[in-house]
Amino acid sequence: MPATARASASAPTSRSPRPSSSSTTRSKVDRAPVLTRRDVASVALACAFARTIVRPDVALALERADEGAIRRAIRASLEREVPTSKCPAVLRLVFHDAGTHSASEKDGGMNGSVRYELSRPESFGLKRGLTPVKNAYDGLQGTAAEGKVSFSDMIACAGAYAVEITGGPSFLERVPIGRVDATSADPENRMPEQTLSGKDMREHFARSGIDTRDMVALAGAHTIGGKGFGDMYTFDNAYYVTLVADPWHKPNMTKDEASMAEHIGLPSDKYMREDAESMLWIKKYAEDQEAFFEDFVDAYIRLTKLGATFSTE
Ligand code: HEM
Repeated sequence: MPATARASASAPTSRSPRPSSSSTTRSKVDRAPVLTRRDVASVALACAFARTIVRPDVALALERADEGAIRRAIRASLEREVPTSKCPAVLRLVFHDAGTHSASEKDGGMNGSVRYELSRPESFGLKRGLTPVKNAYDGLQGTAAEGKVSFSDMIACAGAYAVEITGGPSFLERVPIGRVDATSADPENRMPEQTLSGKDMREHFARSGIDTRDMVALAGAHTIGGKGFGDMYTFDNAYYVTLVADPWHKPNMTKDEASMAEHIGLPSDKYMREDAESMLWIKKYAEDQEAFFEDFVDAYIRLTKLGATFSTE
């Protein structure tokens, strides 16, 4: 469905069809019977013995067995290296890696280049998120995932893990892997200024290939971190509930209340609520946390594919 159609005024009540399995449930990979290496070896041996030509099946079985082991190694390493206290910074890192994508220039995006962009002004505080991801990546050595997972894969997986352990949807096993890493920084000045108006922000995201619905769902990531949208380490829909409540314009506020409200959110969060098209989605997610979780997962997966080249392509 074209982006404009998805973002139309009636969109919040008419959701686009989703795959039959809920995005908050475990992936196919998890539910499928896990084949051990021995299973795969037996099949391969039997086929070779019978001189039967079944190589695609064997390859598929091998792939599945490998993927299960790779996914388990990723999760185990993230469990060791990413504490709840680092989750906001880890999730923010995903946006900074993917957000450099330009649909028209066909460059930038989710390629691990954020490692080479730490000295940029918009990258303040990102090292805090990068360190646990790097440790988790290094922790793959000696496991089934060694050499099979790129740094950008690990950033994408770490962000999903951060969402999961702060109480958000569980979808780590649905994050695609196989991205090819960049070896240098992406072009500069691609990240949005926090002073952009709601309309300018929509246009900015559209240039990266992200429509309004995805943009609003992704901005809900600000529910974690220190910007005053509910609990710092709880991934819920408090971001939207706060935007709808509009604490910045309450009548008869005392000076103290007004100055406290000033500390909630970034200018861009406040401007987003003033944009009618964004507000449709903000209201929907404020009323329906499950809808937010579903849309966040879909938008997140799209975000982590922006500009990415996969090694199987
Ligand atoms: C809409 C445009 C966005 C702008 C202008 C923006 C800007 C910022 C800025 C300036 C901060 C630092 C706030 C501070 O510590 O004072 C921040 C924090 C954060 N951003 Fe965004 N962001 C945007 C969208 C996103 C998206 C799409 C994601 C992820 C999907 C994201 C994830 C986060 C997270 C998790 C934090 C908290 C980090 C922490 O507390 O360490 N942001 N954002």
